[in-house]
Amino acid sequence: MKVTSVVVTPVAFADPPLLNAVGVHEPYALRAVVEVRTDTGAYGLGESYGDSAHLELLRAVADDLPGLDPFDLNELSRRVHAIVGGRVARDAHGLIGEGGAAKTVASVTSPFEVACHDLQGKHLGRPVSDLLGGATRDRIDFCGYLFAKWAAHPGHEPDEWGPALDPAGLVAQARLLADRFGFRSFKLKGGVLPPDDEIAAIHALREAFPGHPLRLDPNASWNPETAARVADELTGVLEYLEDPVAGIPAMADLARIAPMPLATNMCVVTWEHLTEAIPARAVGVLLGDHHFWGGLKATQHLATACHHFGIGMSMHSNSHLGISLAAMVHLAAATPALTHDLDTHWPWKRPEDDVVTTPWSFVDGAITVPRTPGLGVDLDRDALDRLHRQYLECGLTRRDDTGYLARVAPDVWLREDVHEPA
Ligand SMILES: O=C([O-])[C@@H](O)[C@@H](O)[C@H](O)[C@@H](O)C(=O)[O-]
Ligand SMILES: [Mg+2]
Repeated sequence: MKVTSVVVTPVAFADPPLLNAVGVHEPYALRAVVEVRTDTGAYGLGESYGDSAHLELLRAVADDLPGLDPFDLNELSRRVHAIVGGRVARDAHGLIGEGGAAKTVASVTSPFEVACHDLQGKHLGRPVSDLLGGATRDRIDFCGYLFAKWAAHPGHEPDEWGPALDPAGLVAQARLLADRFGFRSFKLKGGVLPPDDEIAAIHALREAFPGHPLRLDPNASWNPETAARVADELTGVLEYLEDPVAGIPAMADLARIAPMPLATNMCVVTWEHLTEAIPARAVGVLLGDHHFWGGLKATQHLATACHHFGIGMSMHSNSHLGISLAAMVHLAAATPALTHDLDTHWPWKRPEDDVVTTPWSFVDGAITVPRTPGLGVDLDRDALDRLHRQYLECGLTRRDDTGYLARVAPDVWLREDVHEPA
């Protein structure tokens, strides 16, 4: 089997006005769909970020892949390094930590590595989880992802979720997510409302959902004093506190006094960071993410390292479609070292906005691991065309939550005065 061509298609899908520590989601989220075709008539799928700087690198690699044997992942890596090595494609939001050269190579490698695994699985008639060492679970548990949000994007109709700008609104949102998807744990995206409101929201969630693990993630937007106070006030309530402060030294200082483990998908995003974080004991739980750790195998290696160094492992998520979800599910199935429910932005996407033919469904907050060959998803070419047209028409070329907030609601002060835009 040899690669004959690779198509990279940017897509856009509707995204609600979800607030985070740096701004607010724009009306559309961007992704890139990677399709690797072979001389056997098969295709393999991968999914990645849709920002223009990243797309440019994906396309440069795509042009160089014809002739590749999809089983030869070392050769894939060599080709990606030859083209991307030393280059840096930074994202504008900074919510997934520093974007240096190593992370750029890993992020560009990922969708092609996933697509090669999809092809290998189809070729052998085995699910991707088998190629990764075998499924150790047949259901993958996800956590419900809660966001402070406006009722609508300015100038748009209100969405079905309603506003959530206080603890009661966030509990109502958690109820909706629990009713529709059955999630049994929740993560609150913090760093948006005043810290006392987020503490109150976590207490309100604890009361409304006794026994459900809870996490809070302000994306490194608090100073050490605020972070220490929040940690103290949430003693015994959180399973972990995610990225309360910026940087490994500050995380290590807080970890020494915090009553719960600290988690990250920001201060440890490359191997170099991990070698610094381990001796500093800065992190109790790492959120892996195959999209920026270099693909499925690299993320398994990360999980193994975490296991040996006594660090728990969960998975991070950005807005994504069904190919990414399939990859996460196979990876999680074949990674016994995972210790916590996975993050997913899935609920915030409209069900009809996807590029896979069979919609995924959550039962009791979990997805059943497919046993069909490859990733177990097929490309819906009409949907791909529709979401690609939407990409062309929406005018967005990179994610910019901060710029959007400044444009549509210049009087909103995150962590101080968060209200519906006028
Ligand atoms: O999409 C968001 O607003 C999230 O804040 C996301 O970008 C983060 O990367 C992520 O969910 C996280 O856990 O930090
Ligand atoms: Mg996070």
